[in-house]
Amino acid sequence: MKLNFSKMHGLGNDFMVIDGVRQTVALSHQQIAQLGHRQFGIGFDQLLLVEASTTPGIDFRYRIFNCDGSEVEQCGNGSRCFARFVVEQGLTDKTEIAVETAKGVIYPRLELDGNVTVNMGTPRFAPEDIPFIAPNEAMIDPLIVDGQVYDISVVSMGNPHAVQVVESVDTAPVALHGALIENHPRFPQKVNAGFMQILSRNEIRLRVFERAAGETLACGTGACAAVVAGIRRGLLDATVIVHTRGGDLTISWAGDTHPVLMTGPAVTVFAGTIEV
Ligand SMILES: N[C@@H](CCC[C@H](N)C(=O)O)C(=O)O
Repeated sequence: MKLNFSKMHGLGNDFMVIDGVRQTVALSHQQIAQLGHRQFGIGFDQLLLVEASTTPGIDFRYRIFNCDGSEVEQCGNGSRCFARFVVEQGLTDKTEIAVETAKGVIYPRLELDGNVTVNMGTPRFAPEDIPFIAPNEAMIDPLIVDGQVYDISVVSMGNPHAVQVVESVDTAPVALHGALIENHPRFPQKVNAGFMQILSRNEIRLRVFERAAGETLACGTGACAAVVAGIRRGLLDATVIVHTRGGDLTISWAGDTHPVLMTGPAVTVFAGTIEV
């Protein structure tokens, strides 16, 4: 099977993006993991598969796979690249798009300055929505990791996040504790582990150890989850600049059942064809 694809990134969180509207795409999880390999494949953090939608009022469906081949519910940086891809590929001329994911509909909008703003939907906190094994719905629930007690906030942005405030993201044990949190038995479907340093009420630094992908240069849903967690703890205002290792995102959340808005770039690096 010959597949045309684009290689894209959002702040260095990189993607292989495949048009499944004009091509027939049937990839096993093992094939995706091979394509994702940085030495033996194309190399990416996530693969995005764009498909047609049959739901009235919805423009597309897009599916997200981590580089180990596992399918996931949501991807923030990927949603911006998805929007850039469907316009660049001539699949739509709309600049406001409705796209269904495994966990609900999100709404990307291409801005005149080249950025993309995405309505990422409403965050959820109930343990069963994460999922997280917890005695109650408390926002902050201590987690024992490597003998240390961590005050984490659990947030679902469609996919699961555990966020903790650290003094400095430079010295936080992101690789070691990120992997332990990701695989902690209280997260039955594993989790993305965020380490947030608060600079002011409107500015944070963030590193995320992503489920099944390890630390990435940026994580869009991780940025949404961190800002939501900071707002709920009373530490942040409604609009926050998130500095990741790959660049900056702007995240806004008005609280309660309001959606989280994420603004940032989406870049095409190259296009290619591969025989799978
Ligand atoms: N990089 C993404 C998140 C991708 C999925 C994540 N690794 C998971 O398993 O939930 C983003 O920008 O949100």
